[in-house]
Parts: sequence; structure tokens; C-alpha cells
Amino acid sequence: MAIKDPVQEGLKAGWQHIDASQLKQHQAFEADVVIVGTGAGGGVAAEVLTQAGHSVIMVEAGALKSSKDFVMEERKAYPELYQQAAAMKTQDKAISIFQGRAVGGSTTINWTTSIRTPEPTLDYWASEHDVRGLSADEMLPWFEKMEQRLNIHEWQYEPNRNNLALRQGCSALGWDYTVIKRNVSGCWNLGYCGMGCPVNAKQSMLVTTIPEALAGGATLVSQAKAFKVEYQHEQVQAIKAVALDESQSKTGIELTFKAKHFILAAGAIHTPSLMMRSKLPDPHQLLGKRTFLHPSVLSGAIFKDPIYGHSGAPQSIYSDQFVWPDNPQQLGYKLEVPPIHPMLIASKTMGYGQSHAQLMSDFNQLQVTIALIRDGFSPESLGGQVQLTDNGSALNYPLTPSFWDAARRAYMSMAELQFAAGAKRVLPIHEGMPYLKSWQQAKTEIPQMDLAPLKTVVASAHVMGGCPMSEDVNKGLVSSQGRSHYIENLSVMDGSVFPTSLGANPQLTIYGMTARNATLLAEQLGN
Ligand SMILES: Cc1cc2nc3c(=O)[nH]c(=O)nc-3n(C[C@H](O)[C@H](O)[C@H](O)COP(=O)(O)OP(=O)(O)OC[C@H]3O[C@@H](n4cnc5c(N)ncnc54)[C@H](O)[C@@H]3O)c2cc1C
Repeated sequence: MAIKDPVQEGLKAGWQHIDASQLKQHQAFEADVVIVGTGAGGGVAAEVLTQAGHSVIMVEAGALKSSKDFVMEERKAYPELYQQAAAMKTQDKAISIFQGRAVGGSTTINWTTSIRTPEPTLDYWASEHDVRGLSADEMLPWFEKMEQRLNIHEWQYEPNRNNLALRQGCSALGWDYTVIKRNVSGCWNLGYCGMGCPVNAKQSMLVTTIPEALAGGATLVSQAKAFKVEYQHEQVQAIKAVALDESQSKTGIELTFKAKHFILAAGAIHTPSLMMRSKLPDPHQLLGKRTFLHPSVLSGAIFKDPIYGHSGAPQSIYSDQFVWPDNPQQLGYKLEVPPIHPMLIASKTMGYGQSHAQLMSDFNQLQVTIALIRDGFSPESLGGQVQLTDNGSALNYPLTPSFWDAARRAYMSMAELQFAAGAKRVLPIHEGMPYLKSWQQAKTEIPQMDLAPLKTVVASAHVMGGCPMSEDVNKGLVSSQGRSHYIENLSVMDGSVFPTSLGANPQLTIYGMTARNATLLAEQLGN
């Protein structure tokens, strides 16, 4: 069956796409609006502004790939579509970070879970961070608009066995669980969303908003990495970028982008580091601080029957049983499962030699539950700080006692859940931890675990914050509409504007907020 490939079709139809790796001369570009980054924020902003009649240029460091390149192989997907070939880590190497680097950004490789911003999070932003206009009622039409645009619906089919175990455990224990809404259309239930959707069912930016913007006359410049925002008298004059080749090396070609208005949408870590490198005003020293990760701990479980966690929609059930604990000083955590692919699991689990070989030989029976810890809601949870390095940036994210307290509670919950779902053995993913044979044993062993950076496996696919929004300049660099407090013609529209993490997967929050903010910007810019 022939797969419809909107990217190849668009290119044939004459989209304005410039692959900067092929340029032989320095070049200058000009439009009404220049957008840096084409992920959840950049993609939506490009569509909204183009539809409002503005000329738009999208500048993207990654390459333009399409379903013909998505061949369901980790060895190809990670180097081609992920930041640092999916091996990115925090400065002390204690947390693995997954982020996209391709046209479509992280949406090209994400797992399609689509959740509105939890109401307590929006309330907290209003009360503690002076965010205005983003209450649940005010955001409702924007979520509805994006849910319709990206075909976001509850997953109609039986969960794969990895997710089923999460549901069974919750049912057995009487815990809350929810069927996940996904942004897919005609999904084949393959399970390879994280390697780029080979059948274009995932309604990522790559096949929705970016094609719409390009069909409406926008220009896409791929393999072009912005390195400097030049400004004078509270106005951005230009953004400078370098062309990159396939191996991410600079080709020596420089690009200059001029516009009436500039939008930074390079994602958390990268938007703040671009702003830091450009020495944009930051009188209250906020830039790059309060970068959040939903740092996640993992629990493996071996079942008698195969789980085949690589196959089927990667996420279709979550549990919010523990996200909002009664004690507000405690960090809460959301329970989900990840897709289980061999390289991902081999590199994100512990052990070596026999113990690792044993784990990998049980691969098809392996169920994995993750607990995403909701960071940023208390003085004990300040997140990380982006720091510039000689060749880029790094995130310094200290794991604090309040994180370890949540991690230990999360290991307990996950083990209880997995045994309740019928697991034969449970393995908290932590250096030296033996398989636990019963919930009784887990209750004895988990409180003794010597949790520590590099011993405990911690990972994140949700990078947020670092350029917070607030109406109070002491707390935010941009307004609740994403407009810079200091530079008149600069906005930020991506996950970096979150004042805290969310307690939910971030893509729909970014879609909804950007739809709102880009619509307001389009009005402000006039026709
Ligand atoms: C493996 C994985 C699974 C995920 N699963 C889910 C999920 O199921 N549900 C969910 O809600 N969220 C999920 N997420 C997270 C979600 O996709 C992101 O939170 C969201 O896409 C972030 O949007 P953004 O616009 O902030 O940045 P991104 O989508 O990351 O886009 C930023 C873009 O900017 C580009 N860029 C960076 N620096 C520069 C520069 N200097 N010049 C030019 N371009 C630049 C990058 O290459 C990238 O393409 C997942 C993420 C990953 C990595």
C-alpha cells in the first residue's frame, strides 16, 4: 500500500525549502516574521502567522526528513532525528535527556500522548508566577482548536500489553487511570513513533502545520542553526545562523535573517542558550534557570507471558494517582510506560555482563513503568540551570533530597502496581539492585536503596522552562503572551516559557498556548 508522503508531495509542488547544507555562498533572507525552531511551538506559530497573511521564514537546525526516511531502526533514527544522537545528558551525566533535532522538532519523534495542562498547574502559574490569561476556561478554546487540528482523540483500541499491565495494576489496586488521547489519524499501531512515523499517521508538525505554512507561501531553511540574535535599541536587527552539513559540522556558510518580528521556538535549553549567547537583557538573572525535566525513574518487571513492549501504540494509559499528593511539600509523580526498544533499554538500564545479558534475554517479557516527577512547584525543586560551553550548552540539574524522596515513593508505587498486575519479578532500575520476587520483598528492599546520581537511572523526554513567562519582570523574561519584556520585536513560543513543569506531557500545552499567542501576535502585527 502506497503511503501518502505530504513532504515529498509538497516539495514536488514547489515549497520554498532551502537546505542550507547545500548553499555555497553566504545569504540574507527577509520576511515579516522569522521563527527559529520548527517543533511544537515553531510549527504552530508558522501556520497561524502564515494563515493571518504574514510572510514567514522557519529556521531549523535539523534536517527535513519524511516518512520515506523513517525505517523503524534505532541506529538510524537516533543520530538523524535526536539532539546528540539521543545520548544527551545533564552536566554530571546523571539524567539522560531526549529532545528532537529535525524539521518538526521533538514532535517528529514523540510518542503522541496529548494531555491538556492540568488545572492546578494553570492555577499555580496564575497565583505564584503572575501569569495572566491562561486559566483553564481561557485556554479551553485553544485546546479544542488544536485537538481538532491535530485529530486528538482517545485511543480506541486495546492497549498494548505494556500499557495493559499499567491498567491492570491500577484496576487491581483501585487506583486512578485514564485512557490517553493521541494525535494520530489512521494509526497502524506499530509502536515506532519515537523513530518518526513511517505511515504519516502521527499528526506531528512535520505533516500538519509546517506543510500548511509552506503551502501558504512560507519558507523553510533547514540545517541552519541560529547562533546570535543581534539587537540594538530594544529591537532585534537580525538573527545570524550557520549552515550545517549532515554530520552537524559547520559548512562555513553564514545566513542572516531580517524581519519585523522574531520568534524563538528552539525549545527549552536551546532557546535560553541562544538568548544567553546573544547577551539579551536579563536584569533579574532568570535566563536558563528553572529548567525542568519531569525527571523520571524506571521500574522493570518480568511477566510470564510476552509483553512485546516495542509493538503497539507506545502510550495509551496513564495514572494520576500520585501526581498531586496531599502534602504540598512532596513532589508528585505521574505513572506511564515508555516504548521498549532494544537500544533504548540496553542503554538506559544498569548492570553489565551476566546481569545485563539476563535482562536483555528477558526482553520480550519485560514491562517498564515510568514515574515522571513533577518538578518546580516548591522551593526545594528549582530545576536546572543552562550553562554555555565552548561548543554549545549544558544543563546543570542537581537532584535534590525532595527528588529522591519522590523517587523512592515512586519505586514503591511502581513495584506495587507491577506485582498487582501479575509480574513475576520486579527490577527497580538502579545500580546493583536485585530482582525483587514479591511485593513483600519490595517493601523491605526499596526503603534501603542507596539512591544517588549515576546509581539511579533518571531520564527525561520533557524539557521545559528556562525563559519563564510572567507579568512580573522579577519572575519572567516574557509576558503571558510570550512577548519579551525587553525587546519590542521578540517573542518566545515554545516549552521554555513554562514557569514550572506541568505534571502532564507537554505537547498539547505548547500547541494551545502557541495557537493563542501567535493569534494575538498576528493581530498586533496587523495585516
Ligand atoms: C522521545 C520523545 C517522546 C515524547 N513524547 C511525548 C508525548 O507523547 N507527549 C507529549 O506531550 N510530549 C512528548 N514529548 C515532548 C514534546 O514533544 C516536547 O515537549 C515538545 O515537542 C517541545 O516543543 P518545543 O517547541 O518546545 O521544542 P521542540 O519540539 O523540541 O523543537 C525545537 C526545535 O528547534 C530546533 N533548534 C534548536 N536550536 C536551534 C537553533 N539554534 N537554530 C535553529 N533551530 C534550532 C531543534 O532542532 C528542534 O527541531 C516527547 C519528546 C521526546 C523527545
